[in-house]
Amino acid sequence: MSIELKNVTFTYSQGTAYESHALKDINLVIPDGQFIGVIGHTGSGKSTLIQHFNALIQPTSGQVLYNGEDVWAENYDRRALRSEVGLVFQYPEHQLFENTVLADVCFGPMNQGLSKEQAEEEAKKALVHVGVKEENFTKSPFELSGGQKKRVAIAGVLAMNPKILILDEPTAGLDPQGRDDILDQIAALHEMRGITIILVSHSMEDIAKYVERLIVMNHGEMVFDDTPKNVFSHYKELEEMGLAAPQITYIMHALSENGLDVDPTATTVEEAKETILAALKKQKPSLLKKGGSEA
Ligand SMILES: Nc1ncnc2c1ncn2[C@@H]1O[C@H](COP(=O)(O)OP(=O)(O)OP(=O)(O)O)[C@@H](O)[C@H]1O
Repeated sequence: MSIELKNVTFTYSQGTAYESHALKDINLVIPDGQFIGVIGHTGSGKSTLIQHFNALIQPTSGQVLYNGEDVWAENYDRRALRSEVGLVFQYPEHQLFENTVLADVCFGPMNQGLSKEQAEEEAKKALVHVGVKEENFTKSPFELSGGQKKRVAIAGVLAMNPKILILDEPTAGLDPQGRDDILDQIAALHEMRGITIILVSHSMEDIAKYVERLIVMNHGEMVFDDTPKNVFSHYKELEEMGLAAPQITYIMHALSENGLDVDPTATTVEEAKETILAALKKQKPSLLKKGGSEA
């Protein structure tokens, strides 16, 4: 289930005084099963980009191919595509509308033609996957906390069994615990169902923890498309774009520049701890507690 963008350009309000060049000559291929992050400062083109992935907007020029087929060809079934490429918008909880959680999540699969029983089965599976407790299935979505509402909204897309799940800032407005919970569940989904996940995020820490590939947008251009480690090694360029690498990157570079033999590309707390302890053990063992062997 690959998505390919070839020389994609998108301009809002073309030919008017309000013209805005949101995407400029984007080329990329998204193969099966990757966990991809998309990052960029506000207005850099992230939302416009992801709406091309499920044919919600048509490029001004260039092509969007799904499994090699041009999704904007005259007879292409874009409705079918949209049920394979699920998109969860920012603040998805604003899209909840049914009387009960279960009915809300059933809406998508029933629209796909499933019977009520089949739809309920898919909906329940999806709700369990995102960590909504059964006792909440019959409640009104509006009785739930912000984090629970987001989970219900994500389940609504998941219940349609998408091959590709795109999430635009799914954790915006949540506390750190709620954020970690939802992202852990999304990572587990990626493992269990093997689906492609595309995560738009403002948090470099989240990106470092979860994704294997990172796309960086700046003024409508794709400036990096690489592993997070490789992208973060360009932290000075990221700063020029109004972004920053994870804080750990700065600490590791400072330690390395000051003579500690650490891996400066460590991007998560675990990696950093490991490389710092190993370096201390080698270079300054007297600083470590006797018998301390975590490194
Ligand atoms: N409906 C629209 N009409 C005109 N211009 C738009 C429209 N939507 C977005 N733009 C402009 O297109 C550019 C890219 O916007 P986009 O929403 O894709 O960025 P973004 O990176 O997702 O931003 P954010 O992080 O704030 O969501 C911006 O300059 C924005 O002002």
